[in-house]
Amino acid sequence: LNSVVFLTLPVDSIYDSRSERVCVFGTGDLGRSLGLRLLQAGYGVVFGSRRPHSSSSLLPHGAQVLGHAAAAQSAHLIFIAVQREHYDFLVPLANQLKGKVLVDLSNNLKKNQYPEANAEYLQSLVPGAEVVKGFNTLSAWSLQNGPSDANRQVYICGESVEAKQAVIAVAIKLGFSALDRGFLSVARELEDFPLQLFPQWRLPLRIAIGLSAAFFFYLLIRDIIYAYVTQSKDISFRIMVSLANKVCPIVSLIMLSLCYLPGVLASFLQLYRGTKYRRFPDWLDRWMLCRKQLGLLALGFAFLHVLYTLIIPIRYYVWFKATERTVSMIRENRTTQFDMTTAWRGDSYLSLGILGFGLYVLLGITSLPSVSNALSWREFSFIQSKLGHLTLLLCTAHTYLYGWNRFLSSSTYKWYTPPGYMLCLVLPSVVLLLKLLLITPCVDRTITRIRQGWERGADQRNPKDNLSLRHEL
Ligand SMILES: NC(=O)C1=CN([C@@H]2O[C@H](COP(=O)(O)OP(=O)(O)OC[C@H]3O[C@@H](n4cnc5c(N)ncnc54)[C@H](OP(=O)(O)O)[C@@H]3O)[C@@H](O)[C@H]2O)C=CC1
Ligand SMILES: [Cu+2]
Repeated sequence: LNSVVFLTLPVDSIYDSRSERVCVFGTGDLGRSLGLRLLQAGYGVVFGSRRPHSSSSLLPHGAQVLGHAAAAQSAHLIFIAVQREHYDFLVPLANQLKGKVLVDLSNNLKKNQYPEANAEYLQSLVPGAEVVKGFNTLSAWSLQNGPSDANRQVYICGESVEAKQAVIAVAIKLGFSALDRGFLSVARELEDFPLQLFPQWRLPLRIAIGLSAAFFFYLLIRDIIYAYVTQSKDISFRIMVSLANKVCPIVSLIMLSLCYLPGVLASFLQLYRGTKYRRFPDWLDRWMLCRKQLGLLALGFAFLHVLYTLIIPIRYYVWFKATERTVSMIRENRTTQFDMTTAWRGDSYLSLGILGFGLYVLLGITSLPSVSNALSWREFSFIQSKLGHLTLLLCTAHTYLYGWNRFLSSSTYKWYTPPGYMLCLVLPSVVLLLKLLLITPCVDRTITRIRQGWERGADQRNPKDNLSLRHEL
């Protein structure tokens, strides 16, 4: 009933009590969701539609629907929730849109679909209006979910500061935090944003898949095919758990080293150059930027390793072997002695693994934005750098001890698994050695001196200074 009354009243008398009126062009998915959210935030909403009289059944209760021209006149701020292909309907409205703020919400289906950004195109169609790009990274779905949804950041850009301020005010009232990204030339970047698929995860994922595949095939040939060819022994069932439980820790350890290697390399580079005011090479930059993802993937593999290890006692193969040994010992009337050294060795390597994994999880948790935001920079770098290298040390020691144990305890254990196992130890050892070098007193002094240089605010020390610095290193 209310909406009928609304529609029969003149526009101005309806929203007297409302703080502000906002117009939305387009009554599609996004237009409707945005309209609903605006109404909930206390705005008066006027939809502009091609068919104002036939589209009202799905529209949020309390909104008004008019033709485009009439709707444009009723508000200063107009959200354009219409696909870019149809923007030409705005050209005849140029007069009504003069001086208005037009918010371009559009996205494209692929990158570089059009020669210019949608927002720039809109501006060229309606030169008299102030175009602001924004809100396009939200989805109709998240808008309907209300302010409890996690995605609360919106990006905007545009030429006019006042226009942007008006849009930011609306964004804040809707419960978003708005980030002004600059002029309209940034629009293209904002339009590409929703098209990106985990951009920072791409390289780490490729590394993880590549390493897993390489080690899987290596171990497949060495452990299973080799045994089959030389001893005609079929142990192919080992693929499922034993092999996976070798691939996971190896990949995890290598990825954790790859996560800490660029930081160490960067430190050496800065020390060598004697300044931090020079750009890193591109490859190092890219590598540094995906450290978090490398670390999280490493954590994932470590987690799988833990699960695979925990299920060992319930495996049929293990149960069968143990029973077989017991039965044969009874038959032969044999007993064995408890070997204290073996017990110590086994427990030590397991314990190192558990401690390493515990710290690993801590690193993972503190990399979550909500947790890291609660930490000071010093706390964050203490955990991620100091405890991170400690994690690497514990996990490397765990792997060393494991290999040593196997080597000592098994007469059938051939020196053929170690190449893979050595490979996974080389990299962490190198990283740890370099890190050790970095925290030795001499290098530490140099770092302190460079830092003091930075703190003095200038890095225009004369070249001689740099030389002596290098000498000291
Ligand atoms: N859906 C989403 O989650 C998101 C969408 N966007 C962007 O928002 C825009 C709209 O998306 P969405 O709501 O999903 O699309 P819909 O197809 O659901 O709605 C588009 C609306 O545009 C209007 N329209 C269609 N053709 C014309 C035309 N020739 N002339 C004038 N108006 C027309 C129609 O409204 P009427 O019939 O009332 O005139 C229609 O309802 C797109 O540019 C999209 O990229 C951005 C972020 C998220
Ligand atoms: Cu392990």
